[in-house]
Amino acid sequence: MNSLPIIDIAPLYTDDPTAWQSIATQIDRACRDWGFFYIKGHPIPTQRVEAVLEHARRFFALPTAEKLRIDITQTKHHRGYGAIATEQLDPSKPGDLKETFDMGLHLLADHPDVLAEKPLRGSNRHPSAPGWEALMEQHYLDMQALAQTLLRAMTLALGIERDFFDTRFNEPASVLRMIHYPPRHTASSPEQQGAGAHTDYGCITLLYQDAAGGLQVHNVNGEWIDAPPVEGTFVVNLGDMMARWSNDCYRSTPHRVISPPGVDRYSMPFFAEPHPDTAIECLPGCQDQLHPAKYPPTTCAEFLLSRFADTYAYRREQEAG
Ligand SMILES: O=C(O)CCC(=O)C(=O)O
Ligand SMILES: [Fe+2]
Repeated sequence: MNSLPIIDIAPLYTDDPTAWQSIATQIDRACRDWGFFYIKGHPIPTQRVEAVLEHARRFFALPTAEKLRIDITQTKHHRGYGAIATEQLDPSKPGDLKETFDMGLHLLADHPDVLAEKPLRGSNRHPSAPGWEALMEQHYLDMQALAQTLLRAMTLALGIERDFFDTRFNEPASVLRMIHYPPRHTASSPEQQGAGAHTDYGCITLLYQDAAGGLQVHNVNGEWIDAPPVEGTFVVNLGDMMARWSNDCYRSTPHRVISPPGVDRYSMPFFAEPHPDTAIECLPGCQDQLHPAKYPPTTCAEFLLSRFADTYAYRREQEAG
């Protein structure tokens, strides 16, 4: 139990029901044992990831004042640049040694949710780099489609309608994030980590990591094991909303990033989250008399906002008005 499974999902891009069932079974096992696995055989080309990464490197190399033109702490809908230590994933440690760029579903000013000033809804705030916006908006849609393919496979194992997640991921709250981890020696103290130990908030996360390494994951005994970079793969992990939906049958597993010594690290998680109004409550097949629902029902937006308030000081201030 000391290395994460690698699942070839290419059969999910065929109409072969036996192959779908076989992949669904492998994913189900990995979700129950680990809450983490790698996927290969996905349709996102390496050149695409390289192009996005190149934009990330150039953006994070800009002067801080330039990046702060799209400061995430100046928005109510969580888009733009987060400077080093803006986020504190582990409350027992200093703010994280990383800087971030976040984008979501791009909604225009006349969208009903934006007119109603619903939280997390609004337009993206892109840097002005040529080619950035078109590439990132396309990448967001392609990552969303990949997440929904994996979710469709999970419906087979969970015994729920095939379109259960598809209907709930209409106009999703998903976030595509770029992260730059500066080298470890730039830490403000030995305690400062790239990303403090945490569980993800949402449904499923698809993570691209570059070759630097540094991601660690709890195994079933609560020991940290490395989740090293594997070329051509994404690391997939489940978040707390999926744990709630599945009554903890699917694990939302703690993980962290220890910034590697001497090198910069870049990663790109895609956090797949349903529509903000989606009810997050125990699935019928995941509870019975011996295993009643562990968590009270919530909604996607309510849950995400409470978790953002836990990890971002500016969010707490906004919530407090
Ligand atoms: O950068 C990584 O490898 C992991 C990042 C992560 O866990 C997160 O942003 O939630
Ligand atoms: Fe995470």
